[in-house]
Amino acid sequence: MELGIDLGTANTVVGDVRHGILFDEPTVMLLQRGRARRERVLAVGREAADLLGRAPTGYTAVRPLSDGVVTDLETARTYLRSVLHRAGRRGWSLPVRAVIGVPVGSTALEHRALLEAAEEAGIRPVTALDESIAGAVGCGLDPLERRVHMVVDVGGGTAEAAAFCFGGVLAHRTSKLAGDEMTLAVARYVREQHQLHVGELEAEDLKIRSGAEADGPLVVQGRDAASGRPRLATVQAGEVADAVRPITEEIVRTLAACLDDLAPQAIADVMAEGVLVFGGSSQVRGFAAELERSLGLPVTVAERPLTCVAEGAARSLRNRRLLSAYGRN
Ligand SMILES: Nc1ncnc2c1ncn2[C@@H]1O[C@H](COP(=O)(O)OP(=O)(O)OP(=O)(O)O)[C@@H](O)[C@H]1O
Repeated sequence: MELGIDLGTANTVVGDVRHGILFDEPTVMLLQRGRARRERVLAVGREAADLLGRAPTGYTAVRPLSDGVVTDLETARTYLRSVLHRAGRRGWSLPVRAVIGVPVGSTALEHRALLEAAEEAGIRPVTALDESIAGAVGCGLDPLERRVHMVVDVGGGTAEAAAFCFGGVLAHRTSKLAGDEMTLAVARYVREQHQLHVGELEAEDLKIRSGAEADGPLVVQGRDAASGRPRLATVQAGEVADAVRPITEEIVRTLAACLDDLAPQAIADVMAEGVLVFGGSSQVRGFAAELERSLGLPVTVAERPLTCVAEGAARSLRNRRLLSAYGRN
């Protein structure tokens, strides 16, 4: 079985070339501490996310990644094992080999930790590939070409820009501000301007809905800041856009510095082709326009911004030249 895996801070996507996407769910698992401090996985993905903020005592909802990297090897291994199980590993032919996405700005230690967790979860051999490269492949670009391509990946925990060509990365920038901070900014805004406490999930939902509405009223539920009682508030989509704008601008400022490291000929290539953007937060209202304004280059949002990294990782498995040029072991 040959898999492409995008283990993101917010979402995990697993796919293969034959069947397409096999698993696409939030990167969360619900654990129950048993006897002798052993932990049991009760739920993974969407089922676990549904219990965020409402898990009974003794149960803990765990997010195995922080800012796109593994912080605890054992948690990551347990999580990956559960994901493989859910994605249908039982019915698969063994062994499972995979290409797994890593942030382009991750250190050797960080991507080694992820590879080790994957190997311990039963995936062998496993190769790490920059998410920027995997996403580009998933969108039909060829990173081995002599022409320079530039992509921007804006996820939940990190945002990255990378320019690459002919088997090598020419420049990259990473921002630790991304979708999660936009969600926090929305929650803060609603608390300050509407005197309503909203949970992380409500704030994220409001952020996502505001992108779909032209500029209409959106209803959000929370707890009144003064009385503590549940109540509803009506927030305009434009207000949400204003709340996330400072974060968006900061992300774009950090990523735009990637151009400083490129030679004029490389910039000419990017100018001719434009910058490709993917990752869930590329869909935030105004993000692509702000990026285009700041870079002074045309920007295109990927057709499948949430799954192109896993699709590209799966496709790269059979591309030996690509993996020997860009793969990290
Ligand atoms: N339609 C949408 N509009 C705005 N934001 C969205 C939308 N869909 C998803 N998001 C946001 O995108 C983020 C998740 O994106 P993605 O799945 O690409 O991240 P990830 O790969 O898990 O994270 P990272 O790359 O940082 O490790 C979340 O912050 C989510 O709120």
